Amino acid sequence: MGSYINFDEYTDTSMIKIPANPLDRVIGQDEAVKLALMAARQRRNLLLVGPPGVGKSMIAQAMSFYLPRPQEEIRVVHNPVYPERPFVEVKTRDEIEREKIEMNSIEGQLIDPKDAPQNVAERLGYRCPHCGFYSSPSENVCPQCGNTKMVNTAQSPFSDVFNVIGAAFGVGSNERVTQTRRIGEHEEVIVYERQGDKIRVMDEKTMERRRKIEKKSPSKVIVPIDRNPFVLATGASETELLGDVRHDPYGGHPQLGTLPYERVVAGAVHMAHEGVLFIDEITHLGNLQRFILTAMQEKSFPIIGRNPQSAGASVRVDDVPSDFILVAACNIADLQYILSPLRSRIIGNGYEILMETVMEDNEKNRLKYLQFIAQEINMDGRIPHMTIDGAYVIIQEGRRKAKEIDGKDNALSLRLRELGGLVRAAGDIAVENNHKLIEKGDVIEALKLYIPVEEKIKKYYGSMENALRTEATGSQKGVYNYSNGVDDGIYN
Ligand SMILES: Nc1ncnc2c1ncn2[C@@H]1O[C@H](COP(=O)(O)OP(=O)(O)OP(=O)(O)O)[C@@H](O)[C@H]1O
Repeated sequence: MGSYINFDEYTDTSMIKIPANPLDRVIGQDEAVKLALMAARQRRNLLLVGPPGVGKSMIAQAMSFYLPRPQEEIRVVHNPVYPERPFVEVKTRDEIEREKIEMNSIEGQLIDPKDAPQNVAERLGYRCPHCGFYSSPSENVCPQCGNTKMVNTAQSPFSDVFNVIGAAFGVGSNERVTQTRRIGEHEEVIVYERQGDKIRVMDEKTMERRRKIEKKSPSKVIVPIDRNPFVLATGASETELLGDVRHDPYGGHPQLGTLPYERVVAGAVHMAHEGVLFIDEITHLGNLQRFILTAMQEKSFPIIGRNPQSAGASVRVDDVPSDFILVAACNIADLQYILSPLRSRIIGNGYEILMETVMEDNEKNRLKYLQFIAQEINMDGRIPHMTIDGAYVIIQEGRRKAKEIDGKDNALSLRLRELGGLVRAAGDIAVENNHKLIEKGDVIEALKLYIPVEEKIKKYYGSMENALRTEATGSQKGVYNYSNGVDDGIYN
């Protein structure tokens, strides 16, 4: 019989191999998957049209795995002349690497306190001047001889007393000691600094490099180099989508306030730079769609303070990169509400895809259903695998949905989010029943819970109209009964 799975080698879904490639995990959307792969490779946009739960966001997310990892980091840099116009700075991975090396080179050399000159180790609080024992500078009293470790530099009749008091308050030693050393004719300044249980040694060259870096304008990373190349902007507010400049109660006050560059926050259009920006139900963005269009046209979008009452409103950062692949999704009914220039932009540089809602009921696709069940179980992580008998019930349910929702015979539904819910419910029941695998009975029990409430209503009341009528009269009766009930309650 065609409806049974003839895969004798499988007894349960743990034997099904889950593909390593994210796009291969998407079931029944072959055309969409093919175009998504092409779009990822060629950096094209996609519009996915179809009902909820058929794999639109799954495809968008999978696409990001096929993109090279981001190569650019975005920073905003303080503008000392006009702080409300911070600059934007884009650093490549290589430049960041070089910067790190440069930073390390200004860190000097870390040495063991025992390798430092003894007087330096004593003045920094590592070495006890009395017994020569080495300990942490946070210990003011030598753990070996019990004397205070403070170096007695000021010769005073009270220095012994001062040392004890000083030790008690933790002022026993210096953080930093400067000395000179001779290299041939030349005398060089050398600085020793406390650094935990090590000493940092900096020569003149290191100090020079440090001064140079300290002179650079301060900056803030708003889009880090190591980021997720998939950005979900569904339901995002204007500020989440486009970025913002945070409010500061002290506004532009130079002494009290936070400098404007520090308050700049990137939006989803910037975070998706070099990656995928996924917007489900794009028409819900309404007017904001035109900003998405601008960001796509310009491949950059300014960040401004979006709240006119906020002190951030006067701040603006121009040319913040926003070169993303747009994957937009919507259902068929909303197609007409997509801003037409945005839609033509997508078509002009990408593809529109109508998602499948069913696939043919054949052996190959039934095996895909098994793969889907295995994936859902794997993703959940808390439920056991399913017997093939149990999976067969899911397949039947898929067949029923294809017929009832999409009017298709000999087909399996691809409205898989709902079926995923059924798998999880069956899993929970199996766990409750202490079953090692999700059994057929568990799935049948889950089916009863999983029936949409509309179907339950129809069964219970006969029809939706009946239910509504009963509910209306019931609630009126309820009000009446309630007041009566109160009276009864008090006076009886
Ligand atoms: N074609 C599919 N193949 C495998 N699993 C799927 C597929 N479609 C849906 N699923 C399962 O359902 C979940 C939800 O699907 P997804 O979020 O991709 O749907 P969607 O079409 O984007 O729906 P919505 O528009 O409501 O966000 C997925 O995480 C996955 O577990």
